[in-house]
Amino acid sequence: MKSTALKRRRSGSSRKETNKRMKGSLATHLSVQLGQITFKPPLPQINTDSSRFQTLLDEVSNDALESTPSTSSFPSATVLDFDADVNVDEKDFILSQDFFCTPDYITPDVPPLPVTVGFNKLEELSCPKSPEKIKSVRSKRQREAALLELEDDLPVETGTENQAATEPHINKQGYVSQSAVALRCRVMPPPCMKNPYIKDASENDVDPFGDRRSKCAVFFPAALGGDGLSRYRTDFHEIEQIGTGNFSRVFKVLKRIDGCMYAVKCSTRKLYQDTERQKALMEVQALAALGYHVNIVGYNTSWFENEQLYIQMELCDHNISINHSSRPCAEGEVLEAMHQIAKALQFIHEKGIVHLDVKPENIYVKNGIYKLGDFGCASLLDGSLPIEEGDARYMPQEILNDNHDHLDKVDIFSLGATIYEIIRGSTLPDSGPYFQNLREGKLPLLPGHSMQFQNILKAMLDPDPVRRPSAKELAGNPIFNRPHRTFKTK
Ligand SMILES: Nc1ncnc2c1ncn2[C@@H]1O[C@H](COP(=O)(O)OP(=O)(O)OP(=O)(O)O)[C@@H](O)[C@H]1O
Ligand SMILES: [Mg+2]
Repeated sequence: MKSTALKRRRSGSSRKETNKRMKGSLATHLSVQLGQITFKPPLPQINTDSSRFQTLLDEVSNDALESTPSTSSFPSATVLDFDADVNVDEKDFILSQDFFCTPDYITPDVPPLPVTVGFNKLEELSCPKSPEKIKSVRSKRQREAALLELEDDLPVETGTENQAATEPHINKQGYVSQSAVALRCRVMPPPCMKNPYIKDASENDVDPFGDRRSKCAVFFPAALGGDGLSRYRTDFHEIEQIGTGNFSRVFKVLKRIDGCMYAVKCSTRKLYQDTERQKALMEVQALAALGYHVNIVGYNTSWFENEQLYIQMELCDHNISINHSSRPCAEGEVLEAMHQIAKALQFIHEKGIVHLDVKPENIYVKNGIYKLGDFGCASLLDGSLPIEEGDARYMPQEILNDNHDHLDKVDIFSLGATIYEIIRGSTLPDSGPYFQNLREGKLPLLPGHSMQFQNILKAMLDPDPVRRPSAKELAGNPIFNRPHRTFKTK
């Protein structure tokens, strides 16, 4: 553990040597004596490449120097010495807070308590008295020494050493300051675990620490939640962005604790108002209320962070918009998609919920299974919730006229329009004569396709919602007994 820690510190020397140097330094270097406090003298200059982490900490320290009056009324944090090997004199304190952050940034209002979670040994121990804070002299070198000590304490990249991320060592006085714990959590997210139950682990074979920038990603205050920690950064390792909608971005992520891949959808706009938040929440409330169905994207959890809504869900391969299809789809393929989404609609309509935004971008495919996603417009069939229709290209005339009598049939029309678009291989317009013709039931013939299939489409796109089949009727249509194939990707 220690050797790896030193490797990370990029110094060629061993820890013992460093300790020796430190002890030697204690004797030879200038100790800044201020009243009863002796600052640990700076370590000899170690040739380090500058990291963003260090730059950030420097900036924070500089801010602290500028903004904190020298006779601060804040209680001084006592030393946190994670390095049990270093024999530091009892009087050798580093006011870690002074070095790393402004006092009100992470200093608890109350005197620091012994850390209880995960540190049972500490429960009984009382806090030592903080030293009187005296006007302090701080230099860049002192900050550098402090940073080196912090680097020692950072969790390292191999299995057992990752324990360091959650178990700071106890200093001689048996006390771990909360600010140090908070700082540690903030600097390093927990490691990613491998999931042994996943057979094809190649997909998960990413090294989240390969890129040094990722180590510091959580330090950006803009990414933090109200408690100063980013749940997204702490719980997930972001792999890549996989989708963009009008209101959100969707990322493929690795969940650190279970080693599985998920999709996390994050709202792009900040939701400051309660009303905005409540509206955004309707999507997750609908998903949660629905529960599991194989043809509905699986919902895991959601949370607010940094005024944005995050939704963790099942990861799918891609949506079925024509951009994802290598060629015009065969009838059998679209029938398979239609059948599966009809079953999803039957499921949600039976629960009294309507989707109201069925379209190719909101139907995903995963291992040949089609899944209805994006419940951002979901509402109740009985009209007791506000109605916000989805993409106009797939909306029937009645909802555009604010007639909400047959909301379930809105979804049927949208599914018909979706299938029609996919089979033709070109996007539907959102206005104009072609748009209008479609809403009047004037459907051009689809050459090369069976009349049975075209009749079903015509019925789904009927201008009269009552004449459209229900989701149950659609799902039970004998046409789906034919063998189908699934979409091919590029
Ligand atoms: N669970 C998922 N797995 C894989 N890709 C997904 C997932 N969820 C969303 N995506 C991708 O992200 C895109 C945008 O997601 P989504 O439609 O939920 O966002 P939105 O902002 O609500 O969109 P809209 O503009 O339709 O309102 C989808 O079209 C899809 O390609
Ligand atoms: Mg969408």
